[in-house]
Amino acid sequence: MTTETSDAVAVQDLVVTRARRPVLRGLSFRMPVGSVTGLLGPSGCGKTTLIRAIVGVQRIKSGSVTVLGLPSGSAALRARLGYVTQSPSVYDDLTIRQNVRYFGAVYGVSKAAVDRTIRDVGLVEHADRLVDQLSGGQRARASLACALVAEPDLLVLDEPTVGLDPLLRRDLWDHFRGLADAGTTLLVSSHVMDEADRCDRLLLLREGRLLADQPPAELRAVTGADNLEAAFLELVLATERGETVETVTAASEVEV
Ligand SMILES: Nc1ncnc2c1ncn2[C@@H]1O[C@H](COP(=O)(O)OP(=O)(O)OP(=O)(O)O)[C@@H](O)[C@H]1O
Repeated sequence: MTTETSDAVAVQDLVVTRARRPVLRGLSFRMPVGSVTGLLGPSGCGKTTLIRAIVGVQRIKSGSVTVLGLPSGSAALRARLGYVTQSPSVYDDLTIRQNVRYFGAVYGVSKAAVDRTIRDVGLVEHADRLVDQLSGGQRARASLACALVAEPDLLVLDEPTVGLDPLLRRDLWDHFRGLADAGTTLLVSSHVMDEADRCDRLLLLREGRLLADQPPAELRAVTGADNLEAAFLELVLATERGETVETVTAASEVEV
């Protein structure tokens, strides 16, 4: 597999061990620019480890991870990459607006951009409240706003919708789609399947291996399952039976 300029991320034969145990066991895939990729799989399968490798904070044993044409972790990527971890990383003793303004100031963004971002994550009414007075879902959205405000080229979101009600989740996914349409590439991890249909491509990870790398509709078609939960289970069972299922579609074959 070669890296193409249309790839925001290209991962080749990636192997990662943690505490001497293999966690990622030889992954290869690509994420086209302007696509939304869902990273799915059971707890402990390696999603966060893969995300860490892409954002450049994970030591890798072998293979390569190329992000926006540069090796992951390159200093030049810092301003081009937004990463929202599972635990919200915002300052408790500042308001939402102060937090977003602070992260925005690092990249020289305007006050209007700060206000727009707060609106995009549905926090206008709470903008001047201290973060330590917010609910879990509000904190998560404040953290998301801090990553969005700099308008990164690649946005990596680790379980961004945990604890959010269905309406907010729908609004956020609409926003993610809008960002992708404008050229941002998104990687969104989750261990729930119901949001996966909003993605252009899905990476299904199990025990450090890719079980599938293709659009949701194709995944349902090749497994004969009518929902992604069932498709995932069918893939697991087929793998255990030693069967081969056609679950990789080259990124270049998929229109985004
Ligand atoms: N700091 C660490 N040191 C050693 N092993 C770790 C460390 N963090 C995670 N692991 C192990 O690496 C494996 C993958 O963990 P990872 O956090 O990547 O999974 P995940 O798919 O993101 O899980 P979850 O959905 O529960 O967040 C697990 O077996 C986990 O126990």
